[in-house]
Amino acid sequence: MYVKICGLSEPEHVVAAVEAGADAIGFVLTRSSRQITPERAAELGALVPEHVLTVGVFRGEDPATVRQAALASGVRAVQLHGRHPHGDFTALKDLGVRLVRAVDAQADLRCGAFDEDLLIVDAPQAGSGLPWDWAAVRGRASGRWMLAGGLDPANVREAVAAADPWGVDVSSGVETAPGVKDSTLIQAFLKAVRG
Ligand SMILES: O=C(O)c1ccccc1NCC(=O)[C@H](O)[C@H](O)COP(=O)(O)O
Repeated sequence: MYVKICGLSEPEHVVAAVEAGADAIGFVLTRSSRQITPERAAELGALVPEHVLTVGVFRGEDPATVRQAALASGVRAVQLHGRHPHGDFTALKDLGVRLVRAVDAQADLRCGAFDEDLLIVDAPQAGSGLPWDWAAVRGRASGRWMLAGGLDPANVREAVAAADPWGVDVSSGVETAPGVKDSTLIQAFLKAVRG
């Protein structure tokens, strides 16, 4: 099970996520209480080994803005959150990073349909920590897709059983307060997923 921990902003939590076995780490580079600068993301990314994917998270920015921030931060993937048109992914294809499409369950749920490498199926409100009807997506999404939205160490096994995803993505569920990550919760999430 592929695991992405999103919305990191402090070195200790980046190190905790890597040591706990996360496959991908997300830096929010768009307007949010979790937003960090591309320069901060570059500093944090320097702590991440090659085999772990660093993901810059964007929502609503045009491809030129995404490109600039991706280059400044050195992330290995960009995540376009929401209903970005196919052309936004095409415009970023030559950037040399992985492309991640993050959408709600009403969108096209075939990973690769927009030339993306990874797909996230999320709650209607990104980063809200609100659980949703995970079972509703079972059998509807295909390929390398991650379930997100309201996951935490206590419910992730139930969510995986309900939706049968290829991977999982979490942010609020490993925080003690909005935007405040917790290393113990990050470890507990990875342990719950991997057993
Ligand atoms: O997390 C944010 O603040 C955010 C803001 C704007 C666009 C996307 C955002 N997060 C993207 C993620 O990949 C989150 O991990 C995902 O939405 C799950 O969040 P949560 O329900 O808090 O676990």
